[in-house]
Amino acid sequence: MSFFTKLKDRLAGSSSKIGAGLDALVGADEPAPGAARPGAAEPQAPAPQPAPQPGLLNRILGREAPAPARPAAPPEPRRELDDAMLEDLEETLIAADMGVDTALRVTANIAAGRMGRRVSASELRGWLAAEVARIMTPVARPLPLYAKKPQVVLVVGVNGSGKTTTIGKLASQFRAAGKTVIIAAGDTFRAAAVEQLQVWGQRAGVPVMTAPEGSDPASLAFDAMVRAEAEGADLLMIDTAGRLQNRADLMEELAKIVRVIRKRDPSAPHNTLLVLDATTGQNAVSQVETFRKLADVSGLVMTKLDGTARGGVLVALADKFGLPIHAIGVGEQIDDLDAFDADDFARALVGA
Ligand SMILES: Nc1nc2c(ncn2[C@@H]2O[C@H](COP(=O)(O)OP(=O)(O)OP(=O)(O)O)[C@@H](O)[C@H]2O)c(=O)[nH]1
Repeated sequence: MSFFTKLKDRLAGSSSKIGAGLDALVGADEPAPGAARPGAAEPQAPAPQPAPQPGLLNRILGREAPAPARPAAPPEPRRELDDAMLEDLEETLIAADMGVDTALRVTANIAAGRMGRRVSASELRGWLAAEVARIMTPVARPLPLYAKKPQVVLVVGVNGSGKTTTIGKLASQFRAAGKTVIIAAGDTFRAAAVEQLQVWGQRAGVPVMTAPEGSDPASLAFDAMVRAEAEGADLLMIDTAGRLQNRADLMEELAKIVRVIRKRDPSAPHNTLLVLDATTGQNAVSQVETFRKLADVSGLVMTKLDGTARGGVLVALADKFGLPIHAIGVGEQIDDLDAFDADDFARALVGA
């Protein structure tokens, strides 16, 4: 299955919410003649027609009989694009977690030059997909790879956002691309997080460096740097704790990791990835604000876009912060994480 097909499938929670919202706001005006209204009695299905028999010549030549003509689809309902409709559109986008500012901007752009026109839900879907793609295109950038060895990738984010899984998936994809990778299990306070990383490391064929429970993550990061340099590893991925409850401690912990790895390489870390969980909706916006204060975030990965109706939050993040979005996750398997593609995402999000 291509990643786009999977994305479309798994973003169904978000796209059906947006799709249903657009259908409802257009259908709220007046139905087109012959179009079914929600709640109205189903029209009688036409009696089945007997299949036409192929003629003698067609039978001799082995041709198929011509397909029976399909009954024409009823015309789509349309509604005049006016202020009331724009308000409904804004509400639909806000309900899909796009955030108020982004929803207002997107709505204004869709309205520009189209006020007074009678529009259908599919037209709206197309314009919305184009707007979303326009916002997302500048931030759709794969994780940059540098010639520098080891390239140090620091991975930050709140507990449960999908850091471990993302590191595992990225590590196995880099391995498959012929890169040598080392993982440092820097959340030394949570034995379960370390164990989970070890499982991912085994699956990916990547060594995972660990330290005794409760020990200093910075000293593990330093040892991991030394080993990665000695072995000539291409990438060192460092997991970190995500205890936002004690922000000052976490800030100090992250700053210390950065300080010690800079003793070995002043240009490290080369990437600081913030992993966000799509199911948290607008909360992801405040997580970006917080983590930008704690660390020099260079790019985002959004996980768990499957099984949520809140995928619109990624549009809000792109619009508000302009940080590169490197990858998105749509499931728990290794191949459920892929580079972020703006057009694919836009079409999948609105069901276009
Ligand atoms: N459905 C779905 N689940 C995911 C995805 N990414 C991660 N998960 C699941 O989310 C849960 C948390 O992921 P972890 O990778 O453990 O998150 P973490 O940030 O490392 O969390 P801690 O280890 O608790 O710090 C796990 O059960 C993962 O399998 C995704 O894209 N889709």
